[in-house]
Amino acid sequence: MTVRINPSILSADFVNLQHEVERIATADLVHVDVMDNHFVPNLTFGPQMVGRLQSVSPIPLDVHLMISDADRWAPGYAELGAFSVTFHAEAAADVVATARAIRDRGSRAGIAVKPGTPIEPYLELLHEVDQVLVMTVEPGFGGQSFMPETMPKLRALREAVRAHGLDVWLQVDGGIALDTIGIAAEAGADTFVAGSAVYGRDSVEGAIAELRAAATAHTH
Ligand SMILES: O=C(CO)[C@H](O)[C@H](O)COP(=O)(O)O
Repeated sequence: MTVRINPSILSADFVNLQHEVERIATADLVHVDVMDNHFVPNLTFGPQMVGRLQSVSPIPLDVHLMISDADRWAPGYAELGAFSVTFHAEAAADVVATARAIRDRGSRAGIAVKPGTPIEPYLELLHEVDQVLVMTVEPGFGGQSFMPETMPKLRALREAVRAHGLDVWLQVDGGIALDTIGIAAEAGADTFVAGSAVYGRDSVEGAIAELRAAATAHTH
């Protein structure tokens, strides 16, 4: 299984974002957290900033929308050319229609679930998406502790993906670091978002390499 490490720029220096994305060129994708101060109690940036990042980033953008009314806004991020656009299932009135709108515009479509949201209703929709993001903290802020109680959702997802022979990436986000990434890999994750565990280190390249090795050692 291919392991992907996606550093989250939520933990980067916001006044030097071009430099901050250039520093993580050895990663797979740059994870871009869009927050609206409504779906989550934090505010980051919107389409203008994502469009600019898209034009300067050495690696593709993995956009994570933590915004209300995802049906309305998600397709626009795909139109910007983002590699993937993930929206929260809790914030969408029609998950399938929104995923299709993202795919129709050429991006990979992802759905995300908060720690308290059951995954069962979405297991039968996996053919409609390219990736599923299991939040391993309450969305909104970096630097929180990994929630191991979310791991049964990954196991259920991995089992469903295997059973149906699908190529759906399983992503985790929140508290991913050297001491937790193996737990998530063991449970079935293949794509790992890490904010403070990358940008909190002096050597971001070293952090990416170590996280990749730790995840690979636990992937089966
Ligand atoms: O989506 C997020 C928060 O909602 C961030 O991507 C996540 O918290 C990354 O930060 P860290 O790795 O420090 O937990």
